Amino acid sequence: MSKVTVLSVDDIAFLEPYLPRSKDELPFVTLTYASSLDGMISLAPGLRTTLSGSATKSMTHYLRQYHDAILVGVGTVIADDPSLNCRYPGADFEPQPRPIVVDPRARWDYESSKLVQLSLQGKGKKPLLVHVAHGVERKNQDDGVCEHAYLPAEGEGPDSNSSSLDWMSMLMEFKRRGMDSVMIEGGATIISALLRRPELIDSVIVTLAPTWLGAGGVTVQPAERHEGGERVNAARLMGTAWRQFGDDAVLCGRLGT
Ligand SMILES: NC(=O)C1=CN([C@@H]2O[C@H](COP(=O)(O)OP(=O)(O)OC[C@H]3O[C@@H](n4cnc5c(N)ncnc54)[C@H](O)[C@@H]3O)[C@@H](O)[C@H]2O)C=CC1
Ligand SMILES: Nc1nc(O)c(N)c(N[C@@H]2O[C@H](COP(=O)(O)O)[C@@H](O)[C@H]2O)n1
Repeated sequence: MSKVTVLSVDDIAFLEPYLPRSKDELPFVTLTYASSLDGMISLAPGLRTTLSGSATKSMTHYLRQYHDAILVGVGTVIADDPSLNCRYPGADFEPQPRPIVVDPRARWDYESSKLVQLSLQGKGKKPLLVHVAHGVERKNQDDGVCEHAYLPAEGEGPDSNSSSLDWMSMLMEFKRRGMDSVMIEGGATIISALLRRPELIDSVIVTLAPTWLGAGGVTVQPAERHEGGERVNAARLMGTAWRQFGDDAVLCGRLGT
């Protein structure tokens, strides 16, 4: 496993314009992930896949220390059993981001997960799990190892069967809980959905690894978009900047609306 090392002064200067700034109503949202040249983020559903080299891994940990929270979907915690803490040299407990898992139907069995173990050992903050308000068995808001937030599903009445949570409501809830910045790391479903909500995303930082994962991989692909009856690009980065980190390229920008 590669070591997380300190970034160069030039790497840090490159990232600076994309770091969180204070916002009033909503948290600052950074969307960041590592992609192959064929637009994939893992070899197959459910398979943890390393795409970032040691320099871009260090970059991810550098970014984590500037965020109050790291958000992933339930597909990612089940596939990866991640740590989601900040291992950048010098990072202590206080810069640790809080892990957030979007798990609408409470299907993640988290008791023996790394996230819970790290939090119990004082090496990470207590995870926050986000569920739909109706149709799931409710736990205490704090069950000792995780906190649980129950939010109305989109288009919800008490009889609704929807599992879809509204991103604006989730972000407002995070802000209400004191989180001013959220780093969204994946997986494919979460990233693809957010690429269609450009107004909610403040920074995008994508690592491009010089490899093709091949057929059957998990692809980032936002839903198609139409304007005036015509098919148009689904999403686009503006104000882009590139830099090489080891063998990888890092592309930063902001989503156009
Ligand atoms: N290369 C990279 O940077 C990363 C790769 N990954 C990979 O991605 C793969 C996992 O991707 P996915 O299976 O797509 O899982 P995912 O992590 O995107 O989670 C998908 C699930 O999240 C929930 N969800 C998402 N949006 C929701 C919403 N608006 N409302 C309610 N629930 C919502 C749903 O239950 C959905 O099934 C894994 O193989 C993992 O290794 C994950 C993160 C980063
Ligand atoms: N930036 C990046 N590069 C990769 O190659 C990856 N596979 C990921 N995955 C994301 O990072 C999480 C793992 O974090 P820990 O090292 O366990 O703290 C994983 O769950 C994905 O969110 N990211």
